[in-house]
Order: sequence, then C-alpha cells, then structure tokens
Amino acid sequence: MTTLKVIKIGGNIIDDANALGQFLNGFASLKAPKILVHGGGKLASKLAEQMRVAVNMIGGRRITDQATLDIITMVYAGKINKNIVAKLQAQHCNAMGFTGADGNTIVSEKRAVNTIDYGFAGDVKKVNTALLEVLLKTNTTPVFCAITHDENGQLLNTNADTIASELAIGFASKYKTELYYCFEKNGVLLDVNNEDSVIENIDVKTYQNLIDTDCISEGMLPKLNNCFHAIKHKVNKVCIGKTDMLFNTQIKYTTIQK
Ligand SMILES: Nc1ncnc2c1ncn2[C@@H]1O[C@H](COP(=O)(O)OP(=O)(O)O)[C@@H](O)[C@H]1O
Ligand SMILES: CC(=O)N[C@@H](CCC(=O)OP(=O)(O)O)C(=O)O
Repeated sequence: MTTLKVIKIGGNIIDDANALGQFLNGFASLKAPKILVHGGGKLASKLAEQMRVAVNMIGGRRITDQATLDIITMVYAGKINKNIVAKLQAQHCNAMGFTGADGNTIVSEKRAVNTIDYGFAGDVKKVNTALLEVLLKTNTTPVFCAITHDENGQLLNTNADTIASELAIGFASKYKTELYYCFEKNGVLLDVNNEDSVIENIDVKTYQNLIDTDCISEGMLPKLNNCFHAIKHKVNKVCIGKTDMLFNTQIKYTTIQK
C-alpha cells in the first residue's frame, strides 16, 4: 500500500511568515501523495477584533455567528488558503485549495444546540475521497482549510484538527495513512512550560492520567481526542510535534499508541 501523509499546521506557524515559508519549502519536497490541512484561528480572531466582531471560544471551539462565518470564510478559504497554494506552486508543488464544499469533499452537519449554541459550526458526516484520489494520482496536492458544507448551501466552520483526522480516516482503506499534527511545541509535554518534557508515546491510559493530573488543557484536549479517533479508525501513524518531525528523524515528538 502507498503511504499518504496528512499534515496539519496550526495558527502559530501560519502567523509567522518565516516559519511558514520554511515549512512549505520542506513540505513541497516531501514525496507525494500528501495532503495539507491548515487552521488559522489566531488570524481570524485578530481580524474579527479589528472589525469589532466579538470573539467567543468555548473548549477550543469558536462560536460562529453569521458575521464570524463571513470573516472565517474570507480568512481561511481566501487569504490563508490561497497564499499557501501560491507558495507551494512557487516550489513546483502543484497544489489545489479546498473547502469541504469544493468537489463535495467534506460534508458536515450543523452542531445541534444542547447547552451551548456553537452557531455555524459543523461536525463531519462524510468525506468523499473519489475526486481527491484522482488528484493525488496526478501528483496534485490538496490543501484544505477549516470549512465544510451541509449540502444545502450552508458553509460551516469545522476545527482544522478534525478535518485532518477525518481525511486520514477517509483514506485509511486505500492508503497507509499517516497523520501529523504540527504546532509550536515539541509534542505533548508533561510540563507545558518545559520543552524537554516531551511524552514520546501516549496510549488511552496515559491520556486519561494526563487529564486527571491536569497536565493537558486548552486546544490539546480536542487535538488528542482527534488523535485517538484516528488511530481507532485504522490510521497507521499519528504524531504531534514541531514541523521538524517530518524532516528530521533524530528529534523527539509524541506518537499516539493504540
Ligand atoms: N501538555 C501539553 N503539551 C503541549 N501543549 C499543551 C499541553 N497542554 C495544553 N497545551 C496547549 O495546547 C495548545 C495546542 O492546541 P491548539 O492551540 O489547538 O493547537 P494548534 O496550534 O494546532 O491549533 C498549545 O499551544 C499549548 O498551549
Ligand atoms: C469550530 C472551530 O473552532 N473552528 C476553528 C477552525 C480554525 C482552526 O482550527 O485553526 P487552528 O488549528 O489554527 O486552531 C476556528 O475557527 O478557530
């Protein structure tokens, strides 16, 4: 089976032009097939504040009203996605930008209102891989932003970590899929302020211990949930760390165990 790498980059890399440029050069040189997924939550929050649209996050998820949906569509599907695609083209990596609406690739449903109304936030229902497979076979690299659709004309904001895990799961029967979450730290840390405290292997039991001892918080909680969801659904390898983990086998990072 051919290996497919699904690589997710977060807001801290996107916000740093040098770091992003360096990463994209390395990414372009990775052997295809590969898919890039990007977030951009930080830039969306910055722009929302400039436009005097209130930013509301609960448990790492953005409350997405109509004004926020308009902003994230411009920021994620527009500015960030198209800049990344252009930079990859400059490195002779033939990239193509996607929301889940493009090619009907990722279908989601608006999150039901229980205690919290997340607004136009979508939970993934289905990943359609057929079109993407054609692209991958012709050496074209899909670049996904954090937007999906409901097949009724509604765009929905969907966490980029979830998009990455659902894509990796969607391809798991056709490729040996590897999922890499790249962020600004060396991996999941025992002490969030100590970069040398990388936990190199995490299984469900270790994860529960980390929660019980308050070692993980914020965005790391949903990120690890996405990791275990992927590893349970036949994704071959799931890793969390700095972008360097893709290019340098010597450095430490976190690997998720079944
Ligand atoms: N134990 C931990 N190890 C590493 N990061 C942690 C830990 N606990 C909480 N975090 C936080 O989780 C954040 C990563 O989640 P998130 O901001 O959603 O990532 P991304 O940049 O990929 O969107 C880190 O910036 C860090 O502050
Ligand atoms: C529903 C929801 O919370 N969506 C995220 C999508 C962007 C994202 O995930 O960006 P990072 O990976 O950079 O955090 C948001 O709007 O912040």
